[in-house]
Amino acid sequence: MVLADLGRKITTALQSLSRATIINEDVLNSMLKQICAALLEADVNIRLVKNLRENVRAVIDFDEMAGGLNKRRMIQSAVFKELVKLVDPGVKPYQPVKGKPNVIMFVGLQGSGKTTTCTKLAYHYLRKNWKSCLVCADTFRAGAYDQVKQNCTKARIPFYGSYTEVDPVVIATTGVEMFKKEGFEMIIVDTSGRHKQEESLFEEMLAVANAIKPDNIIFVMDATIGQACEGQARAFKDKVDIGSVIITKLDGHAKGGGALSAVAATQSPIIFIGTGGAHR
Ligand SMILES: Nc1nc2c(ncn2[C@@H]2O[C@H](COP(=O)(O)OP(=O)(O)OP(=O)(O)O)[C@@H](O)[C@H]2O)c(=O)[nH]1
Repeated sequence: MVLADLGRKITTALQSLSRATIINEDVLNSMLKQICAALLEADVNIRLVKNLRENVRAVIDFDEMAGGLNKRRMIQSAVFKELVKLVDPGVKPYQPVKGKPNVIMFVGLQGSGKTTTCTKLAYHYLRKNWKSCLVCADTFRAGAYDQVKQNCTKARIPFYGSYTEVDPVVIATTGVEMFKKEGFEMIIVDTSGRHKQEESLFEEMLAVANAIKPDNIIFVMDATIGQACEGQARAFKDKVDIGSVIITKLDGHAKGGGALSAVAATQSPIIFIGTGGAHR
């Protein structure tokens, strides 16, 4: 998995500090080179990698450092701070509140893993004894409702959808209202996959959001498209108020790091990562 690989490489680079007898510019530069190479290999945006290197270099000044200072610890903590910055947009994610309806709307590109992730999230809360359910407002992809039905039946999650209604606003509103009346706490609304060039589908997404007024909109992002996601992430954020991000398909692909730059672009916190199909 890309994150495990990246983690291993960063750990190895940091360990080079412990192996060195003297910590000097050369050791720092070689360590930073290794870390930057690992990040670039994982498809992290080159601008972010450059910032990381410059920021670490800016706080470590060997001439200024007193002899007794623990240089290893200072370098490690500077690197750690910069790595955290890569994934921390500085915004707190929406915290669902038990005992009240929390309406969560999923949006994203076609095939990014929305339906699969909706089910996983509903199941996550179900296991914590929340009343959770799913509304299928994906009227675009044939078979989407069947997929929701199948997933939910397997996981024993109540669901709502329609084979005949073609307006996602109607389905979403009806489903959300019904589940609210029934006292559901986690009401997850799956929507059609869409692309920023598809203007009418983007308008439709806004119409669904305006109708159900979700407490949180989750942007589901497929890690395999890497940095290409940045433009899309920005377009989604411009249209609706995205509160959090879930990055899927982080299993077995080298480009997961590109997803990080997309998150930086949307300034939304990553709340989960997907590492497998429906059963994981
Ligand atoms: N390997 C892997 N596959 C995943 C993950 N999440 C979803 N998938 C697979 O990705 C494919 C698409 O997932 P869906 O959940 O149908 O995607 P979607 O966003 O609802 O698709 P549309 O409704 O067409 O936009 C399916 O084959 C899923 O099993 C993940 O984290 N890892």
